[in-house]
Amino acid sequence: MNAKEEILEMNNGCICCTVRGDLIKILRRLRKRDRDIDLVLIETTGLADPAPVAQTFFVDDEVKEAYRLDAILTVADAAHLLQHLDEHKPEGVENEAVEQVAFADVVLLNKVDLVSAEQQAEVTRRIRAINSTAQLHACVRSDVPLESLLGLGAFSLERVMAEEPDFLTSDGSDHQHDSSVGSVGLTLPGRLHMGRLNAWLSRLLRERGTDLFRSKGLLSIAGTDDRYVFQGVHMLMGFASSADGVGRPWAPGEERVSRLVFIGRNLDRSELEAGLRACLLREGEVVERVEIGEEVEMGEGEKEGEEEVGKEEAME
Ligand SMILES: Nc1nc2c(ncn2[C@@H]2O[C@H](COP(=O)(O)OP(=O)(O)OP(=O)(O)O)[C@@H](O)[C@H]2O)c(=O)[nH]1
Repeated sequence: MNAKEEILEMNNGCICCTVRGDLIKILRRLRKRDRDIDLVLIETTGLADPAPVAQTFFVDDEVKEAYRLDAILTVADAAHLLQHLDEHKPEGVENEAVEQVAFADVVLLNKVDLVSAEQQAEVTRRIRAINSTAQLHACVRSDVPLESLLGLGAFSLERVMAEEPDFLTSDGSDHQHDSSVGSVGLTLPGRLHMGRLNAWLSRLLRERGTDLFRSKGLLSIAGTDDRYVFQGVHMLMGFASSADGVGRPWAPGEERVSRLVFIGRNLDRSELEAGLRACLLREGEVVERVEIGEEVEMGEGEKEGEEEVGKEEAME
């Protein structure tokens, strides 16, 4: 894509919320031409910042309605990734290699034929330190089964959970290289209060959006048997549920557990955990039924949530 990036000004003038206006136009046009598109594959240049591409799927109503971001794939060169991760950029300039690994739902660790087993282990460890949840496929000439790349759904989170149920226990803290970009995974049994959760996430993303590259989660929400999927890219976020065809509902008798992952810079695990814990339904608290398929809009949720937080503070 040669077109210049278009910047969408948010009311708070946030610099991390940029979208590709050219991409929006193309996606709209594609949809007009063929309403039964199975999927769209977007290949960015190797130097691209993935955020504006991903954010495009959160901001435009027509795009949001017609498309769902399935997964972000990153192809990494096993022989050269480390040198790019370690590149020092001038102040204020992002390291694209770190960003592309951080944003990935799937990493193809390609060209492993060119490295030793030790080098491959080291590069794998570095990828994991940045992004503990991405699926990682070591490969040669990007030869991996198509089904591990396409149609993953829910940013592939569900599949990661199915394959690696304890991936969230790794907090990346064992890495020696001091990269401040890392992941925090949280697992919390119980049911979450949607209003409070929405308010917390909205505030978190608003205040920390620049440092929070990606956030995603499978959520157990009080008042519904639909399982909710949360996806965030910097400050922008969206919810979908099994009622929208994303993932499956909770099975009768299944333990209700929420799992969230935050990938970004200088993350504070205990702060994130406390924030999420405060969203749990409290004893005796009654929630109105969450309507199936209800979209929780950031603006409205925020206002409602802020009132709730206000109440909470008054009680303390
Ligand atoms: N040894 C080896 N060579 C590979 C592998 N995959 C690609 N190549 C070779 O690497 C060279 C460059 O290809 P890539 O690095 O895939 O190119 P690219 O960066 O994706 O190219 P653009 O999309 O044009 O930016 C070509 O000669 C490929 O044949 C691999 O797994 N092993």
